[in-house]
Amino acid sequence: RAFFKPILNSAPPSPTKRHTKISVIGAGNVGMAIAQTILTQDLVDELALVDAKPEKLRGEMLDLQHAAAFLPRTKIHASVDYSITAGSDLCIVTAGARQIPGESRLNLIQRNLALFKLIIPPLARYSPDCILLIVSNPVDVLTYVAWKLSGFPPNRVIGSGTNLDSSRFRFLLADHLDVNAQDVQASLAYMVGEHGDSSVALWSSISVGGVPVLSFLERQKIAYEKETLENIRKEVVESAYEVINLKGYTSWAIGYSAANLARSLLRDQRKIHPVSVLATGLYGIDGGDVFLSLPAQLGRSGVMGVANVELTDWEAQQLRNAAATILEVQSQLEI
Ligand SMILES: NC(=O)c1ccc[n+]([C@@H]2O[C@H](COP(=O)([O-])OP(=O)(O)OC[C@H]3O[C@@H](n4cnc5c(N)ncnc54)[C@H](O)[C@@H]3O)[C@@H](O)[C@H]2O)c1
Ligand SMILES: O=C1N[C@](c2ccsc2)(c2cccc(Nc3ccc(F)cc3)n2)CC(O)=C1Sc1ccccc1Cl
Repeated sequence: RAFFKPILNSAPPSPTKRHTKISVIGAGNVGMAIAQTILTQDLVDELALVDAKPEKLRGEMLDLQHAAAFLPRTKIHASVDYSITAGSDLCIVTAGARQIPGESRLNLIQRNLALFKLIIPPLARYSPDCILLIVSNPVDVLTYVAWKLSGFPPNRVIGSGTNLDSSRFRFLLADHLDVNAQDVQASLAYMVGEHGDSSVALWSSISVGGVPVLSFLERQKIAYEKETLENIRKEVVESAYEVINLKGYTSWAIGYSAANLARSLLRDQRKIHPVSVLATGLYGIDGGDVFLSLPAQLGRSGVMGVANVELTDWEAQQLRNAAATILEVQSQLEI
């Protein structure tokens, strides 16, 4: 207070708005892209970074702190000690082992399960009321693992799921239909199911400017066949591999998509996002606890509910097939 003098008869400060805190676990390509986007969008009062590599972690923290003059005021700190995450409203987990070329999916999951056994329990202990947002891959299985290890209710354990798939899908669809992605964005262009190679495009739910996409294509005399729509879906997968082949990792799109989820959660936006949620009991998915992406309403309490979208029989069957595949993998895990 040495630098400021109170004005005459000034009233005591009113109670400030609730302090919000996000912790990002994993200060790699994805974690730092998410951190940077959260800072530029002024989403929180405090940002904590955790990683297993202390020097890399300190370097990333200092580099972000040095941008303070250009950013909204946010407390940025970092540690290898999970106590730094205490009192978080949201913990975003991007830590994970990278898939070794040729490595089996199950082996990668086993390695990431071992990491999650070190990461999730301290997060839950230091922030027992937080929301967990899992980004690490394979995200659907690791979201289930985080749910089991944390002991949290399922509405507070969310996977980024097909949120990134859907944003790529909307970009490609807008490009193909020669419309602005925001128009497609405003409509319900979702991909659902298992994140990655086998996500399902909900064509029946897509409209552009309020017009169902299938009749939009007919009106625009854009010749389309089933395979044209499937080709756009395949482009979502191919674009992920193209980015990896060109730059070796992906960061900006997942950074913006995860920060967009953080905004909906912490600002209680009650917006609908395709994210990985406990899907058991929906669309005939049974046989065990499984997380899959569905259009879910997100607010301050986490998942508020799943949108009751009409699925074609084929779409619902794809979801059940994905659930069966994931349950088979989960049956081999010792959590
Ligand atoms: N869900 C999606 O749409 C999506 C998109 C892109 C990437 N990803 C996934 O995000 C994950 C991270 O990708 P990346 O490119 O940032 O990888 P990266 O290797 O750059 O970063 C991972 C970080 O995790 C850290 N780490 C490892 N073990 C840790 C532990 N026990 N505690 C704390 N930190 C630990 C590493 O030190 C590293 O800095 C990968 O699993 C990737 O597949 C998911
Ligand atoms: O944009 C990405 N990049 C990754 C990536 C980032 C750093 S190294 C690999 C990617 C890119 C391409 C393939 C792929 N496959 C994969 C599958 C299961 C895993 F456990 C890990 C990776 N992963 C991780 C990932 O999930 C994505 S989104 C993505 C991936 C495949 C198909 C469609 C989409 Cl929308």
